[in-house]
Amino acid sequence: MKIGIIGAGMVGSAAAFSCVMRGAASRIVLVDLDKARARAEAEDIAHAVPFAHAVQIDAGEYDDLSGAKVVILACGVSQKPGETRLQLLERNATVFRSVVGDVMRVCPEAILLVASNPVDVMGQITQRLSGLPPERVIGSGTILDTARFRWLVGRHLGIAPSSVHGYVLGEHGDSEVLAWSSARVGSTSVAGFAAQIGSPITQDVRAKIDTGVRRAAYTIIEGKGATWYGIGAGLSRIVSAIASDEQAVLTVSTVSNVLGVPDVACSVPRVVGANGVSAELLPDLSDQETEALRASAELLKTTVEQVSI
Ligand SMILES: NC(=O)C1=CN([C@@H]2O[C@H](COP(=O)(O)OP(=O)(O)OC[C@H]3O[C@@H](n4cnc5c(N)ncnc54)[C@H](O)[C@@H]3O)[C@@H](O)[C@H]2O)C=CC1
Ligand SMILES: CC(=O)C(=O)O
Repeated sequence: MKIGIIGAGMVGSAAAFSCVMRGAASRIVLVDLDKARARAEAEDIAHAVPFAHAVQIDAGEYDDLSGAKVVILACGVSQKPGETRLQLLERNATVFRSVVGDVMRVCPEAILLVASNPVDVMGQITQRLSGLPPERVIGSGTILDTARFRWLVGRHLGIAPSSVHGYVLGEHGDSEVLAWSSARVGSTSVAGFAAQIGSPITQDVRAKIDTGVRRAAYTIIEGKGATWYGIGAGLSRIVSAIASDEQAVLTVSTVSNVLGVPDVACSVPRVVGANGVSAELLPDLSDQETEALRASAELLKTTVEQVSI
């Protein structure tokens, strides 16, 4: 499967590298305003191909995206230390107003996979600009936050993160909701298993994991300027679900009605395959989690309504 990546910065190139290591695509085209950067990233990543999968990766122009089944949008600006994702909105909306039209001109059949922040709002803007049906415009949403949640819970319990089944819902950002009440390890509740092994999820443990998920980006940006490996792996996970028509359940962001908030992009677990998103599976939530998810959806709705497209 051929994919395009617009924005060959840290996130775009990490996504390309992860697609090569996973074998999620057979052909990758990197497009960036900074052509020298795109060429250098493509060549550097190509040198990993002999150790991984037979993927053809090149830098190119928009016309080279022809035939791409997925186009990842990872262009624009990222957060400076202390900046929130929502503060990037105006600058990245300006970038997307020019980029989305160029992508649609060349590959109107593609699924658009949005990574640029604030990713939920950028996904909804992309859906409006492209005119594609909501199921074909996917924001990476809380796929990364869900991974962070599973990693931290798994570490507390001494269990592989892949055996922790729990989701982060709502905004990929400060108002996100950790769905503790439905989190499972194997088929046992996280709280029940934690008590059973003598490592209970106390208020303190819960608060530390919540902060570890919600504040991860701020902490990493403070230390190294940006985050890229986690989201690169998350993007390649979504590409792979599309490539193999997997019908995988992933927390991604598409425009829908969430808990009565109409026409809003935020994350709930969704089924992802060759045609994009085919279904939603809202987990059982406590009253407090339900209210927090509704508030997160309302915040995103209010934010997107302020953007003129
Ligand atoms: N969804 C998520 O979970 C995550 C999202 N991000 C977001 O991803 C975005 C990219 O982050 P980084 O790669 O770290 O930034 P970066 O600054 O390293 O890369 C951005 C690239 O976009 C290019 N670009 C800018 N305008 C363009 C245009 N009009 N056409 C083509 N290319 C253009 C730049 O030349 C640059 O190479 C940011 O908005 C960041 O906040 C970052 C981490 C996680
Ligand atoms: C930067 C960002 O959105 C993240 O690492 O979660």
